[in-house]
Amino acid sequence: METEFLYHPHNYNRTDRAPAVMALGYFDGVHIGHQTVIRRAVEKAEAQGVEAVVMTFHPHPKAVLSPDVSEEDMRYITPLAHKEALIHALGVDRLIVISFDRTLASLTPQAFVDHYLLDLHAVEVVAGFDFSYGHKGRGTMETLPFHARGMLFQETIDQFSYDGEKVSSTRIRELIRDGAVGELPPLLNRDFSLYGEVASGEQRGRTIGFPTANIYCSQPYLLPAIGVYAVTLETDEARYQGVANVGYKPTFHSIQEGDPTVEVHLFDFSGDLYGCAVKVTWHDRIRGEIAFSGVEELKMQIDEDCRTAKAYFNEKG
Ligand SMILES: Cc1cc2nc3c(=O)[nH]c(=O)nc-3n(C[C@H](O)[C@H](O)[C@H](O)COP(=O)(O)O)c2cc1C
Ligand SMILES: Nc1ncnc2c1ncn2[C@@H]1O[C@H](COP(=O)(O)OP(=O)(O)OP(=O)(O)O)[C@@H](O)[C@H]1O
Repeated sequence: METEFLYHPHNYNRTDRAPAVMALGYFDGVHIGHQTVIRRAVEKAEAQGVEAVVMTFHPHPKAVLSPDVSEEDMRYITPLAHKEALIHALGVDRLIVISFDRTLASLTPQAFVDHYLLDLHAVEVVAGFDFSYGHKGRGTMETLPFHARGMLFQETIDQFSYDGEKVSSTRIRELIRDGAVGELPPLLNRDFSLYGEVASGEQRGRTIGFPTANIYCSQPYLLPAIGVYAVTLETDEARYQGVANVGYKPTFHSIQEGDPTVEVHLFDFSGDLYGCAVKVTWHDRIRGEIAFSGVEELKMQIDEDCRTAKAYFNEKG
């Protein structure tokens, strides 16, 4: 799959580009609803012998338009590189990432269709029932035939629901913020994971009998709520079960500011993971983080956390 970044205004004309079926949306999380939209576009592109394209935007419109969220503060279920890998795995030929800024946001629905669908040679558009485009999202799948003037086919995908409610990035973000990681797999159609690298920590873990791999994420992931989780950690070579703490270690630090740390204690592992690229998968929440009055209490609690996580993995099989 090729990834192409486009900045407004681009200079392409329809004749410069290969014809494409385009799936449109932001697609944070590439959840099961997004997968339905993208798979349908791939299927249609194959049937017509044209390119299967996903058109997305970056950064998130909220980071550009909302006064309370800056681009630096923006956190994603799947930051761009992760989103790209998931979209690639769905069989897409090209991912077009349109740089989202105030100029792009202020395009009229007609200008969006002209410059980003027709000029980029979309022959068909696939999007969900609630996709919107153009200034203030005024363009919808209902207005698309009018703006496209007969130059496009379109297919609207019905709402994909789970437990009677729309599967959406917003719903998934709320569950992550609540730490409800066990509820995510049916919505994502995969486990909830992040990619990072093992960095060195304060080296205290080994002295208390629970060495931990500190996970550094160069991509802006939305982390699950502060607390302790049953997790698996994968390297290129192996997969381990363990327990993770997302937090500020209040037993040792009185100030809780900045990003929390993510550290993982692995079962049945002794060795060095420093510098390793890893995937952390969040399976179940165990508890919140506690300010213990001493190291002994903390050790007893982590020991219990390990037993809780092992029981979870045994039951899960
Ligand atoms: C499973 C697990 C649970 C933890 N729970 C807490 C906690 O409730 N409160 C706390 O202050 N620190 C908690 N920690 C963090 C430990 O304090 C930390 O691992 C230790 O201080 C080592 O830190 P270092 O790797 O930065 O040296 C937990 C760590 C793990 C692995
Ligand atoms: N549950 C769903 N069923 C069908 N289509 C969906 C569903 N969720 C999103 N889509 C479609 O997928 C594309 C990407 O949607 P978008 O990125 O806005 O996701 P979202 O999950 O609705 O996010 P948000 O919660 O931020 O509104 C759009 O075309 C949208 O209409």
